[in-house]
Amino acid sequence: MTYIDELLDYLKRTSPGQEEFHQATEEVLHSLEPLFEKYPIYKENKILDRLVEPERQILFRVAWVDDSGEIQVNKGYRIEFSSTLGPYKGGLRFHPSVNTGIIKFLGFEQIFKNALTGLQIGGGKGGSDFDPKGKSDREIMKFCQAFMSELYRHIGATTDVPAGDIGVGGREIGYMFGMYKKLTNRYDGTFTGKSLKWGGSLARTEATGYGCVYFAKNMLEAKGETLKDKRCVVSGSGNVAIYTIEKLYHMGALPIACSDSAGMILDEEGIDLNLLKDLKENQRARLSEYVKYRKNAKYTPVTEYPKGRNAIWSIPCYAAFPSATQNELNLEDAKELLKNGCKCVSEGANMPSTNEAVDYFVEQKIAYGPGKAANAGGVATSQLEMAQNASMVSWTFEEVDAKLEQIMRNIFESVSTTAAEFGQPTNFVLGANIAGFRRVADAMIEQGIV
Ligand SMILES: NC(=O)C1=CN([C@@H]2O[C@H](COP(=O)(O)OP(=O)(O)OC[C@H]3O[C@@H](n4cnc5c(N)ncnc54)[C@H](OP(=O)(O)O)[C@@H]3O)[C@@H](O)[C@H]2O)C=CC1
Ligand SMILES: O=C(O)CCC(=O)C(=O)O
Repeated sequence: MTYIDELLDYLKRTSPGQEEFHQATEEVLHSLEPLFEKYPIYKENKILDRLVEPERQILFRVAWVDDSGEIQVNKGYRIEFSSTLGPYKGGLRFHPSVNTGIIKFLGFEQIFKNALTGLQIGGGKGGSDFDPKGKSDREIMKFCQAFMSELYRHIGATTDVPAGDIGVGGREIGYMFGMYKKLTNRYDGTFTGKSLKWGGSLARTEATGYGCVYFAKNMLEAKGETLKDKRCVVSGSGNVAIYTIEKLYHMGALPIACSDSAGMILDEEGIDLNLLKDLKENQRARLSEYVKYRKNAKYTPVTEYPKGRNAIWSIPCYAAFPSATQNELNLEDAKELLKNGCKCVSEGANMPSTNEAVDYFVEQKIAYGPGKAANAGGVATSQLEMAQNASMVSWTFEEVDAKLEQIMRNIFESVSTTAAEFGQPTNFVLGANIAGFRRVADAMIEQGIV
């Protein structure tokens, strides 16, 4: 057994039942093998043995009262993985599927993603199994306040800076920040993704989606290709998906499909972005409503998807942007995408492709941008929000967007140069994992055994 296999085996034995965490560690650790062969210093310093153990895991009870007066209890999590490069940084996810394995996979990925941005941010993630769907605004507020009544003591502008993720947007950040401020008597940059009215950064809302398209643009330019006039498919219809679609339009592409957890729409004339924003950002409606306004569009509910498949990946397209959730694209989906002419996959979501699908994309040498590189624009812009808060200035939308575009270009350069250095120039999974790992690992060596 190799050192890497032994470590993975150890993780499976000591953290049982955490499938998503095992999947993420398997992908990262295997692609680090060439680095470990060349530079024994990382094994000697047991960098990986240390990195796979979070520095701190906070699990807590969240008790709150719903509109009918009934007491509800949820689980709360904040997993502080690595502070080597800066304060723990990563979002909070509110979704009924949330468990330790999911928060650990997200926190683990966040270490390398944040390192790739070149900024001073460590890695962490948190959330709750609370389901925001169908809750009143008052219930959302009560839950956020109850969640914060414990979390406030573990976070701070220079220690741990949460943000949004699935189920957590501007509204939830507002309620959590309000409670944080009341409990701590501090007004600081402890959260990012704040409202523009009280400390948020322009372009943070757009950043993950925009960044993901910038990453695709960089990958395609390196092959002499562009997104102009190309059919694109985007899964999800939340924050990341909406602003991916917006940037695709800016680039002259044609986004024709998107989805939510209940189904997908196909609009051959191009998604009506204003309608989508109104449905999802204002009305908080289901995507099925879309076809009431766009008669030529087609809605397919998940109940009609072929078993074990995500039907959105069977739509012929040039580029695909998985932007909903983990493991939403499997090997069969990957094969069908490529069979239908897809040349580019840029991941807005975290770990949306199964490891088998990832291996297939890499083998086929398409322009494949793994989430930790392609969706790093969100967290990078969060750091820009922290920088503005700390220096009490506000940059214009154009300034932040220009910085974001430059950061995405730098990430692409670093990922592709590293992939070439290890003799696999089209393997951006290897490039992203090695480039991200090396930055954290070198800093860990300099900071000693802590
Ligand atoms: N927000 C950010 O800045 C960043 C987000 N990400 C990642 O991007 C992805 C999307 O996040 P974001 O857009 O912020 O979240 P949102 O909550 O805004 O939107 C999530 C979207 O994905 C769909 N979805 C969620 N869970 C599932 C599921 N189990 N099956 C099918 N569809 C699902 C939702 O549908 P429904 O409403 O029906 O549940 C919704 O359309 C996540 O993987 C997140 O970790 C990565 C980097 C930064
Ligand atoms: O903006 C942030 O701090 C975190 C974004 C996030 O959760 C992610 O990159 O997955």
